[in-house]
Amino acid sequence: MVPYLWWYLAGFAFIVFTQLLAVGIINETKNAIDAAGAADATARTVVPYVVRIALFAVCLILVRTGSRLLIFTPGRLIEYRVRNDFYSNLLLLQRDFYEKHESGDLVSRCSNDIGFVRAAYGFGFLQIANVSVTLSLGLTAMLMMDLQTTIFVAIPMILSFAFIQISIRYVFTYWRRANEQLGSLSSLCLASYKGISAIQNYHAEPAVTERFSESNENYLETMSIVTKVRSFMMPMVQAVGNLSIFLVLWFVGPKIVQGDLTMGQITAFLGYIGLVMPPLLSLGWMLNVFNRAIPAMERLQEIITAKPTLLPAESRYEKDPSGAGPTMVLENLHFTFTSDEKNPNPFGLKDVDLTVPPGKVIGIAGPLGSGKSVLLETILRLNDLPADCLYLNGADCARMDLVEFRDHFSFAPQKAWLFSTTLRRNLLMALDYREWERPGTEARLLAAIEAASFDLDPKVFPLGLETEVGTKGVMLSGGQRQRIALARALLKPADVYILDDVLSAVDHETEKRIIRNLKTFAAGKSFLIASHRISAIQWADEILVLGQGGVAQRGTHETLIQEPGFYRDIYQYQAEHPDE
Ligand SMILES: Nc1ncnc2c1ncn2[C@@H]1O[C@H](COP(=O)(O)OP(=O)(O)OP(=O)(O)O)[C@@H](O)[C@H]1O
Repeated sequence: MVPYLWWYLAGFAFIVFTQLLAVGIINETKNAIDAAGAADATARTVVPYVVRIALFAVCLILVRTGSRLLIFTPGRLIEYRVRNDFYSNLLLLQRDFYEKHESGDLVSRCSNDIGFVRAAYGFGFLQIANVSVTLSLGLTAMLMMDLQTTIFVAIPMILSFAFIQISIRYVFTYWRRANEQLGSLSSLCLASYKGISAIQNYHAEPAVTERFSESNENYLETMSIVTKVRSFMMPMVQAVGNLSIFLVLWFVGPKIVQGDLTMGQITAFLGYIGLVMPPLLSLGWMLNVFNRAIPAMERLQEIITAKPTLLPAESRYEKDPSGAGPTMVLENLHFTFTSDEKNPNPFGLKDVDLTVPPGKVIGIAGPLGSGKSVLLETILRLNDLPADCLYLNGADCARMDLVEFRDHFSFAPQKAWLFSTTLRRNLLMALDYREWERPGTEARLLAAIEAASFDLDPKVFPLGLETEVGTKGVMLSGGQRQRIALARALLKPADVYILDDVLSAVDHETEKRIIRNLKTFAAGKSFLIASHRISAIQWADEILVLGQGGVAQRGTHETLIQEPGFYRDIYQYQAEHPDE
């Protein structure tokens, strides 16, 4: 808020000016009425007052507009900053954070909560300034006219303020609950959107709708309580305004008869009540805005200040003087997912040893769920890699700077993820954005596509690389998606290429072609390739077969097919069923 102090101070000055003009109008009205009631009054007596009132009214429009602009603008600027901070920190956080926070909850924070914060910094501050200036000017003007009447007018206002405070505290608890419920509703919506084909395929609409209705009903119940309290609050505050008018007439009436107050003054009292009541009426709403903004800001701060769970970056990678790529060493690598009530017996891997000199190809095989992806993702620090387990040229990877560490690797995951944009933009992600427009980039994109054996046939893709792939790449086949993801991985300059079952959706001929291409396209680079298909890894220098939370077998294709075990069984099965 400090950077916007000048905006608020200027806005505050404009509000003071606005209310002075409003008080001026009331004052002129009072004087006009008293002057019109004087014995020597003529038809022209009130003209100067009316002209001044009109002038004040025009100035009021301009100054009030200025005050709103000055105070609403920092609200918008703060919203812009908070949204940027929120988003940029999200990009730094690691998988453990995303496993704890549902996407709907994050979306709700980024939309609803930021909206509440903007309202507080804009509308909220405008109302604080309005209420404080109006009350002090209005009350001073009333006091100067008559102390006793002012006290009688002020008592219901103070009572109403106390009433609003108590009600708001009650509403506050429900607002917090409502925000959380809205987050769950958004999560449910997003989950249904992502899994819409599964829902429709299994005709699960009634079950999903019931779950959604249940959550929606909880939200409705909470909001109904909020609505009831707010509905009661507003008429109560309005009643206070009417009570104040009643008290003015009750006390001022006899004073006019006694000659202590003039008709102009009674009009002025009513005018001041009219001036003070709207900000007072909005006081409840204003406090509401703050009460929503405080938990919202807490929820946003939680994300903005969340730190990635990383060890200090104190291990430095030293390049080999010969210019050769790094040697990667896994020493007793172990990793276990966090245990909690949802996952009391989490999967873990232990005792994985492996040395990958530059240019070596390592194959990883194993039954379903044996931990192939977990191993690769732990190496990539997508899981929480423990210290002293993985080294690059002797540098402890868990203690390396994460960005520097990831520069050594390129990863094509098992589930190819494409963004809803063009083929070109999906591929360019692999390169530093400063390279996107360089002259040689186009040729690099085409070479990577060719290495991944993606056929950019103009009959199928008349727009070439400008083809839009749709949400998550729905406009491509599974095999095409996989190959674009592979091309993207190959495009990234790296020392170690990690490919997680990326050839599962291609036929054997294409698989052979891609393997041939890999050998030439990334010659001298290391590869870690997990696959269900033996043909995709049999060319590897070493193959690890995972099982029972560790390495069950290891060797070359030639040695492994001699040993009884998973590898030989699956090899024989696949040799007998080449089309599966
Ligand atoms: N984020 C996670 N949290 C908890 N457990 C997980 C998580 N991801 C995977 N697992 C568990 O780890 C085990 C190994 O999964 P992984 O995906 O590595 O198997 P895989 O060998 O790659 O299997 P597949 O051949 O089917 O691809 C599974 O039992 C899975 O339930």
